[in-house]
Amino acid sequence: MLDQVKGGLIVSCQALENEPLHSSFIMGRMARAAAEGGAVGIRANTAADINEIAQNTDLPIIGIVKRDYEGSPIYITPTLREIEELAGTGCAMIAFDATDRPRYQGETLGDFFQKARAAAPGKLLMADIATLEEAVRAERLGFDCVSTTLMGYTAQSAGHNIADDDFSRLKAILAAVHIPVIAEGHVDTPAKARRCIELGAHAVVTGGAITRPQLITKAFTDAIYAT
Ligand SMILES: CC(=O)N[C@H](C=O)[C@@H](O)[C@H](O)[C@H](O)COP(=O)(O)O
Repeated sequence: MLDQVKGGLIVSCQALENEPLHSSFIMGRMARAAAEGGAVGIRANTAADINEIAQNTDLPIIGIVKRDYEGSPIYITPTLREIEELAGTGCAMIAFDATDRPRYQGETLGDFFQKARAAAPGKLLMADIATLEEAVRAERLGFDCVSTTLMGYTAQSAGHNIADDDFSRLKAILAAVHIPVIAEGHVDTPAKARRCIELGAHAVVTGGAITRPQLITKAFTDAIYAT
């Protein structure tokens, strides 16, 4: 799967319960549109959406399940329950939070990684990270790739954007780890996506700028009404 997506665009097709496009049917059609536009892969949330997307495209899917748990800020595939839900789908890769934040019931990332490997045989494992240190640790633990998904979304990385200073944080991660690095999060223009690939990112994941029309609309209205 990693060979298949090399140098290309993966489109994240997600709409949570509180979003206007929340619907597996719509995510399936979003994935079909992404395929028509030349995407090489899809990132999707929940087994239901993944199954629908698999009916609509042959593209490899990165699966996640977002779920909140009491006492932990981690919500991207946080426990074994979500890994098991994804193991039962046709997704090629499972992504989960690999940040340095407290996990549900105090579990360590290392322990969770081992359990995930055992519970999802045949699936690649992607580390969703926010910092350079987390990327290095993910490689050491044995993840198949890292993705910069959570950069800017954790206390440690607050205010960071992958594109800052000509992608300096992405460059530092690329220089430090040897497993494939996927550029994800705030890659919201074609020019940024191209730059990530030029710098050596294995692939780019773009979500909101393609599949969240409420955000796309807001960019237009903000510009029109700016004072
Ligand atoms: C932080 C978080 O929960 N990110 C999620 C991860 O799956 C998605 O909501 C994002 O859309 C995805 O990472 C792509 O990023 P962007 O939408 O910025 O292109």
